[in-house]
Amino acid sequence: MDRRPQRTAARRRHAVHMIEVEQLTRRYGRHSAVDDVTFRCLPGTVTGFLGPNGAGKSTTMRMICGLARPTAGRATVAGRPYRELDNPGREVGVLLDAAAQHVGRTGREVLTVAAHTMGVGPDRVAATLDLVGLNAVAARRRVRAYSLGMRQRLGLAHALLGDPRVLILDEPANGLDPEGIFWMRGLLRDFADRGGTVLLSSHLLREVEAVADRLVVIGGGRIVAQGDKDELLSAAGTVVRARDPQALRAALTSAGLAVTSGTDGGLLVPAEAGVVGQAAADAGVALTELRPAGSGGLEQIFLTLTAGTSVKEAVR
Ligand SMILES: Nc1ncnc2c1ncn2[C@@H]1O[C@H](COP(=O)(O)OP(=O)(O)OP(=O)(O)O)[C@@H](O)[C@H]1O
Repeated sequence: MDRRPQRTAARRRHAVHMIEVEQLTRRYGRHSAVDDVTFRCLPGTVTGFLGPNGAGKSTTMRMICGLARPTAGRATVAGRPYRELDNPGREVGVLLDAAAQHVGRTGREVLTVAAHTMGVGPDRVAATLDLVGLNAVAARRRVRAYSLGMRQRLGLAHALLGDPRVLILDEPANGLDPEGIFWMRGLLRDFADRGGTVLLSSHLLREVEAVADRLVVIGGGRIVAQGDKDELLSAAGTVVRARDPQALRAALTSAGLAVTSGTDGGLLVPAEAGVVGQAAADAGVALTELRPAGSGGLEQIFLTLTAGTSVKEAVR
């Protein structure tokens, strides 16, 4: 079934439940963890937030949720800074660090305390436990005894407890098994299809590719690409291969093209196939493969766009 008209209508109805990030910057000493980052997450969409280790994803999410102060810029949820929301848990569900839960309480106690704070009835506790697949036995156990996957489920239950219209989730699939990941994908897709707004960071590129409508890609604290997932996938440059990869690399570099190594020995070039093929032909290099990087999925886009940024992080 084509759900697009349904999604478009939902977007219009809930236009106020946006996440807006404007020129957000956070410096630690002289290092910019987040540097002039601007994006929007709209109702009815899942936005995948991607970047290599140390790119600035968590810092950005912490600033959106009022847990870190921006050096410059601002972030709002439903039109207001997070800290100014009257009852934040009813507006936005947040899962930033599943390991940071109160380990001495049972799962049910964690949610009961939170429900009380948010002013939602105990029936929501049972409903969200059920929704995230924590059964009665699990709910009676102390969080200390939970696996990481169970903590993620509890964290997600906590985020959903106040029946918010916005979800901000940092690596929610961490620790989930393949079935759990599949389940979460359905849950997030359904949340967005009912008009909700989701911002989701993940290292699991295939997972993001499967669930996201839009992507924000960050590297070294700066946005390197953002937009509609399908558009980004179709405009992600070219994968090229030759029997003599060194000659190919030299030909492309001398033609002024940026070249990075793909996972499977091919070269990734952020340019159209025609331009890449011409550069190789001009240098007399015979190609064995030339194709749009988009057909290699998000993984190749990610490597092309963030090339070099994780190296910067590693040697800093
Ligand atoms: N409290 C802090 N003090 C100093 N530097 C920090 C602090 N918090 C984060 N940073 C730095 O900011 C940069 C961005 O970190 P952040 O955790 O936001 O990245 P990330 O994209 O979430 O990475 P990962 O995928 O590894 O979780 C890193 O270089 C990190 O070392």
